[in-house]
Amino acid sequence: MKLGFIGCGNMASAIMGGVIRNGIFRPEEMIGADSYKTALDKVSETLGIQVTTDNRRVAEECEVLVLSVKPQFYEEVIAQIRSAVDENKIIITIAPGKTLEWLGQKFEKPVKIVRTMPNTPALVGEGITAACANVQVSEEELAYVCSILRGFGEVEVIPEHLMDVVVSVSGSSPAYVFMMIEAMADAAVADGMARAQAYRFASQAVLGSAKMVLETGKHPGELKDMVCSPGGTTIEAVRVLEEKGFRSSLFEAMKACAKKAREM
Ligand SMILES: NC(=O)C1=CN([C@@H]2O[C@H](COP(=O)(O)OP(=O)(O)OC[C@H]3O[C@@H](n4cnc5c(N)ncnc54)[C@H](OP(=O)(O)O)[C@@H]3O)[C@@H](O)[C@H]2O)C=CC1
Ligand SMILES: O=C(O)[C@@H]1CCC=N1
Repeated sequence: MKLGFIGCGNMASAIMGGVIRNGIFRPEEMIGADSYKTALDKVSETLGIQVTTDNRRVAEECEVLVLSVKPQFYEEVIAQIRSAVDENKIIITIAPGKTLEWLGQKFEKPVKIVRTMPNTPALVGEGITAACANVQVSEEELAYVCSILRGFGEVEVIPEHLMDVVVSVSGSSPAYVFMMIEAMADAAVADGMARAQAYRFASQAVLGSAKMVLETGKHPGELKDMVCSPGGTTIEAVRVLEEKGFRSSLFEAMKACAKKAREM
């Protein structure tokens, strides 16, 4: 077994889907454990990977192990698998707040750990993942892990102190974007458009706008100004967004998000 997951919920299945779709690993090279049978049935049926309820089995059999349970279960899971993890295995973590130092203490011995923060767009190969590693991980090993992570989107190696910022700017931010798309579609429905069509228009506008930022290299403010015809419709929308605190809402939401990550 090459790649194992302990926890087969939303984020793990997004990663599994991306890794398989991009041919990084075959389903038969992957195994997932979960305490929730429905989650196991879902990944087994939809992705064809092996599944088990035995966390230790995954730790024993896999070269690379993703800890994909909620942060509050990390301590319990590490205690279960600790003796099955030797100096040759690589642990990938995806939980906010769980520092390399904390993780190293919980394993109670030197273990190779790569701390990451992915996001659910991994499912469609458009994720972005930040990664940092402890001293036990060599440059080659970090490059190998990054090649796995690159299977479901972009990857950047960053200093660990930025990891809480990454939670708010990319780990959690798909939720804010989905809320925006939902609200935009609601407004379009209120103005008479069919809901399915409204989701298509709103989503494509968001996708195209993100692509413009990435591909033109222009400042987002300049791109916004290009949409605002003098005396036109967009500047009216911008005026109301400013009045209702659109930017400030995002600013405060992301500060709260990063603060929560720091406290975990
Ligand atoms: N969702 C996201 O967008 C992102 C999530 N993450 C991180 O990914 C991790 C998983 O999050 P997410 O996928 O959303 O959570 P989910 O609840 O969807 O998945 C976690 C799964 O782990 C199971 N589980 C709980 N305890 C154990 C255990 N002791 N042994 C084995 N399995 C267990 C859960 O079962 P049960 O439901 O019964 O508890 C659940 O099926 C978290 O650390 C989260 O912070 C990181 C980036 C983005
Ligand atoms: O909500 C959470 O805690 C996780 C971390 C980033 C996205 N989801």
